[in-house]
Amino acid sequence: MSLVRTLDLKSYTHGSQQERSKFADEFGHGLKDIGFITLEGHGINPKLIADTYAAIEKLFSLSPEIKQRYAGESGGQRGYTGFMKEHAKQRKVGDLKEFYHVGQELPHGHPMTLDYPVNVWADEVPELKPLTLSLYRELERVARNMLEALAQHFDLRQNFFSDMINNGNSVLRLIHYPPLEEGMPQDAVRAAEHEDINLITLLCEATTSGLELLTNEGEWYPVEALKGQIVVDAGDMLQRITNKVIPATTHRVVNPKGENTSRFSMPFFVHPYSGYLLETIPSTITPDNPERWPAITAGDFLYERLVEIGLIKK
Ligand SMILES: O=C(O)CCC(=O)C(=O)O
Ligand SMILES: [Fe+2]
Repeated sequence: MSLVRTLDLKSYTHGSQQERSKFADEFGHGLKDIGFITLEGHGINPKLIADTYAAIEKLFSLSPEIKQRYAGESGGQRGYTGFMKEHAKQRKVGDLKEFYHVGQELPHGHPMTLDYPVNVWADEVPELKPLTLSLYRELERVARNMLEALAQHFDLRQNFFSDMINNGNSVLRLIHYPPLEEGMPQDAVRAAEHEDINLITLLCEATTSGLELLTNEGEWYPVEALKGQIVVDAGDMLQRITNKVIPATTHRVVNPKGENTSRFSMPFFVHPYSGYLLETIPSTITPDNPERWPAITAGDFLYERLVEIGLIKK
């Protein structure tokens, strides 16, 4: 049996009271015990996912000069970030990946537009905008359901977590890991061991395997998603507000062992809005687990972490 539980979102969205609480507990325990769950029944159209993968393959096959034109000026928060630019926080060597970020699009004139960098779109791939924005909305919907289930697990009001992501700073990251080539630094890897910065991350099934999680016993364990499944894990912001009752999941992407091909993946990093104050949930503070971190806004926390991983230069 796999360590990673598979849950069916329909049992939460359409289930009986009992099925809903079972889902909420399995999700909470999946994150606490292992750090990842895989999700079925999320209702995202498989064609939308397949078409988005086709569009990102086209995007990354553009020449380096053209791609560089779409590097946003926001510390990698929007548009293109080149090969080996990002590194895990304890490392100097960059990851063997290039990526493209799509962020929140608010209605014209919305007061929070000033909080977020604007999206960057590549003229050569016009389908990228409608596809990624639709997928963004769909993943936001699924994230909202998952956060509602998590609130149930913690006995909090239903919208406790999901209200944080109203007009939130979530980011859809489109990643290309090229095939390995001679001359790449010996110790470089596709994605070195790290934790995500945000609340939770949803990953539509990647095009090849390679994702691994670190177990409590300190062993690396492969996370395989079947077609149509979404992988969900916990990030630093959730760890922070739950006083580490839900630890951030340590994970990595290893270099190909068999066929040396490109790998594409699409993590959706679920973030609160920038002004949200990340405060410890009172019920997670106990004599055995005293409060670990002071309050900080989501925007300030994100900025600190983007400096640590090399995307913003201080
Ligand atoms: O490509 C993947 O499967 C995971 C990527 C990842 O962990 C990240 O970009 O934070
Ligand atoms: Fe990650």
